[in-house]
Amino acid sequence: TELASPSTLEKSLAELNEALKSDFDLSLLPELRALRRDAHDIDALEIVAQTLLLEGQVRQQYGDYQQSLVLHNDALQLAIQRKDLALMAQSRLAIARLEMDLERYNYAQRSLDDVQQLIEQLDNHFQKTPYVAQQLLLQHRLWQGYLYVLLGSYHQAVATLRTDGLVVTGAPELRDTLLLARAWALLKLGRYQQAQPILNQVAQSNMLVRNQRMRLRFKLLQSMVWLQSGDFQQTLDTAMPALMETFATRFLDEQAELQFVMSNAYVQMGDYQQAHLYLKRYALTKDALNFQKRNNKLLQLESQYALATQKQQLSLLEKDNALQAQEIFRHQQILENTRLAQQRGALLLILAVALLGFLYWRWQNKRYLSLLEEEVKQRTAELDERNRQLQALSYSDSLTGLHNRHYFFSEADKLLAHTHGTSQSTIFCLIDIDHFKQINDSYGHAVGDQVLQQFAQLVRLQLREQDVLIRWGGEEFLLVMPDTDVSQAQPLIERIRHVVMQALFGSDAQRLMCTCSLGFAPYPLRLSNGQPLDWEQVLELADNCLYQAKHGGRDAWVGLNPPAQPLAMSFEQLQQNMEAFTVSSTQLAG
Ligand SMILES: Nc1nc2c(ncn2[C@@H]2O[C@H](COP(=O)(O)OP(=O)(O)OP(=O)(O)O)[C@@H](O)[C@H]2O)c(=O)[nH]1
Repeated sequence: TELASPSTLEKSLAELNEALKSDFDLSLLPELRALRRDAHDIDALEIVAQTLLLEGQVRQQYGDYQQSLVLHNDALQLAIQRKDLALMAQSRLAIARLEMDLERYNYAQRSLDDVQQLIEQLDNHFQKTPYVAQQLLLQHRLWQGYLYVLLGSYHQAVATLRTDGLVVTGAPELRDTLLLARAWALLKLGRYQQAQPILNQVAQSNMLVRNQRMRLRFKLLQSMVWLQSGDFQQTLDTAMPALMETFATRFLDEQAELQFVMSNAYVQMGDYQQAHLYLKRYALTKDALNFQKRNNKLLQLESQYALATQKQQLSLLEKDNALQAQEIFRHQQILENTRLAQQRGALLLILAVALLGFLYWRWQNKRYLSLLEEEVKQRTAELDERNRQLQALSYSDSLTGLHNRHYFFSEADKLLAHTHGTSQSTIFCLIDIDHFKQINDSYGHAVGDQVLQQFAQLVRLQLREQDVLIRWGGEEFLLVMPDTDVSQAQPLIERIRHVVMQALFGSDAQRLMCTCSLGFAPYPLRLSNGQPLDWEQVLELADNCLYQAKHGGRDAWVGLNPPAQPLAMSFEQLQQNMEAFTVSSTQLAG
């Protein structure tokens, strides 16, 4: 199907509007709906809204208030959506009229107040749409005045229902409706003389031919004028055909009013029977009307209830949407948080791995270090042991197994330490094998070695535990006897000399004998200057003694036996006068 153009739609809307002004004919509804569909198709929302309002008006005329309210509300929503002030005012006006029919005057007033405000806002746009604004103003006056009449404020109604200052030529139906309402208000005040010229003015208009309701209202008002002016026959003559016309129509209001007017006329004429009859009919019509309105009120309430529920559902949906949006947002946040947590976790993991790596590296290092240390310790211990062994080796004589000269030099201080501060002395005794050269020369060097070994072994057997025998060099030995004075030393030394002299050396194949000479001196030894001699000097004195023993014929011992008091002489003087202080084996033997 072809789409209609806005201009053709506008045209058909105007035609329909015109037709409806004459008569609110239900047969026009299909056309209205078709127009609305076409307007929808080309998005002509203004026209859509207008068709809604028109259909609402038709339905209102036929008492379908419920549907009418829905349609008017739809038009209002469209107007709000489009921010179309004029359309909003129009919708509100339609709703106000509906509320008046339903006798909900408070609501009607509120709607009219809204319209008033909308028109004030529209004021700024008057230049643009003066006609629309004028029409709205006119309608507002009309329905505000109408409401005053309904509320019984007839003076206010008269003051409101004016056309002055407004251009009304383009809207004859509005003007006539307003004039009829004004006449009605005047008649309510009993001012039929003022009402009559207005009715005369309306009678000129062709609206009365076209619009049945207006025609009926006009006749009703005219009969009221007659009634008030006292022309009762004229009243009946005007009202009766009008009443006939109302039967089988929807205009119960006018019907009831006409019946009431006629009843009054009959009263005035004294025909109480007729008066009673019409009053009864009036009451019945009113009842029917009330019943109809009550029904509609119920329906309206229901529709309002339905609207409210719909709104509630909408707001619930909106809330639901908001909740859903919140939920989505929350989900996004959770996702975001999870992502951050994952990143953090990964970072922590990397750090942990790095830390573990570092710790492992350090642990390995430490382990390696401690292994090294252990190894070093072990090596050091080994070295110490080796050193000890080397030292031991260097301190011992390989031939005899005795300590050697080095040992004495390094250990002398230790060996002599305990003599300090005690009265006990240490004896230094040098032992030399006699004519050892001859042994070497006669029996060979190997036998000489053997003799040296056997000699050392033999002398050691004569010693006490504390005595130390040292191979001093060649065939010479040093015997150190701690805690021993000269008198205690003499028998020991003598025994050594004696044992050696009697012993057999060499091997079974080659037996030989030898002797030895010994010289000794005690340590410490004080001279007159009080200063004790050091051990090297004492050893020298012992050597001097040995020399004497050799010189005296060998196989003998000579010992220095100093007096208890320090000797009043120097070391050199002592060396030269040794004989004066010595004891010897020859002396004892002699
Ligand atoms: N077989 C051997 N001979 C040694 C050793 N050490 C030194 N001698 C020898 O010992 C001899 C010492 O001789 P001398 O110093 O003249 O003294 P002696 O022959 O014992 O005579 P007097 O000491 O005066 O009684 C030298 O011939 C050295 O060669 C050694 O370890 N083994």
